[in-house]
Amino acid sequence: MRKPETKSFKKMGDIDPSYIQSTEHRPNLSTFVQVDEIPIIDLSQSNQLNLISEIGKACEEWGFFQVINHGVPSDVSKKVEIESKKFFELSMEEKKKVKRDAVNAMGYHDAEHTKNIRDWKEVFDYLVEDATLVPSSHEPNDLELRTLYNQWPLYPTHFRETMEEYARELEKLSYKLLELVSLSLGLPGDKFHDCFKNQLSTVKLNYYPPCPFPNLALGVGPHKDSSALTVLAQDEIGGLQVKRKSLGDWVPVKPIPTAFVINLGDVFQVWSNDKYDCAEHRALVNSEKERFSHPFFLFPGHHVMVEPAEELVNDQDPAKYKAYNVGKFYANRNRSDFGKLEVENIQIHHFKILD
Ligand SMILES: O=C(O)CCC(=O)C(=O)O
Ligand SMILES: [Fe+2]
Repeated sequence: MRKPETKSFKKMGDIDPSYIQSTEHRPNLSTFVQVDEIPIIDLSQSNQLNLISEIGKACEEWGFFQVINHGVPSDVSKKVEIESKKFFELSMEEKKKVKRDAVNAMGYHDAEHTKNIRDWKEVFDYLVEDATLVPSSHEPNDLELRTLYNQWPLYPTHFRETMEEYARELEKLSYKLLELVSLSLGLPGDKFHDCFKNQLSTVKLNYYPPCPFPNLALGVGPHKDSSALTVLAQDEIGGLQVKRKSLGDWVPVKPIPTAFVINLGDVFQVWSNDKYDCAEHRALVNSEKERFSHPFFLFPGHHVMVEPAEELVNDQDPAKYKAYNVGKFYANRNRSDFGKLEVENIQIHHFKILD
């Protein structure tokens, strides 16, 4: 059980080796550098052309930005913070009643791995559309599908309705962003709408307990999201960092009350034929304070083949990726969440067409 383990590590001054990042991935906590901040974009501005151009610039330069005046009611976000905290405060026995496993990837989990290193966190995942079809296995020739279902805990009492309301609100916001990002690429706003029938979108509630070894472990190791885009609410503690494309340094994403952090995922990187990049990011842990974040991952349906948009491909700029199937990508990723694999887990660069 995770909680008691964490406490005893503290006493022993020892850490479970599965959490330890390789030297190159350990955060440098001793230097503080004043760095640029990722762009903050006001979604309520009336000048649509300006809005699209701000979004395009942020996507090109960072693949990350924050949005304010986004239309999600603040009481919805507040309720999520409260209910999520109440859930993670439950006893381990209670939380494990809705435990995820290798078959059902929805529910509670305390041993998620990123790139084969264990993350210092507990999570609760749920589908935006309950009962969603996914491939039965990662095997390319296995065409069988199965249905994923949500698992809801009995407590806290208002957990389910709160999380369902959050998902509906963030779904609306992510469709708005999907449209704006498409327009910023010179594509029709509704270019990708049909890809989201039977969407595989999920919400993840992240809880990062205080960690006595913030120099060795990470809340989430460096990774790129495999979504089309991600909309994330974070509390005031801070810890999220994005790797800047041009300089390769880690830039903190400053917590702004009521703002959402937006980042592009692998799917948009491929759709845009590398015009936009899916930025690598990670979350540090804090030795004194717990931290919460609540990302919404906008995913196409399992049947969708992702490939560069035909409008962005021509003789001078040929397709940089082979088409890949969303469901199979998801099934592969899911395998690596449950422990170390002997091989590198699936990454978008595996579909890159080499020059
Ligand atoms: O907690 C955070 O700020 C980042 C979480 C994240 O990157 C993820 O869950 O994919
Ligand atoms: Fe992420």
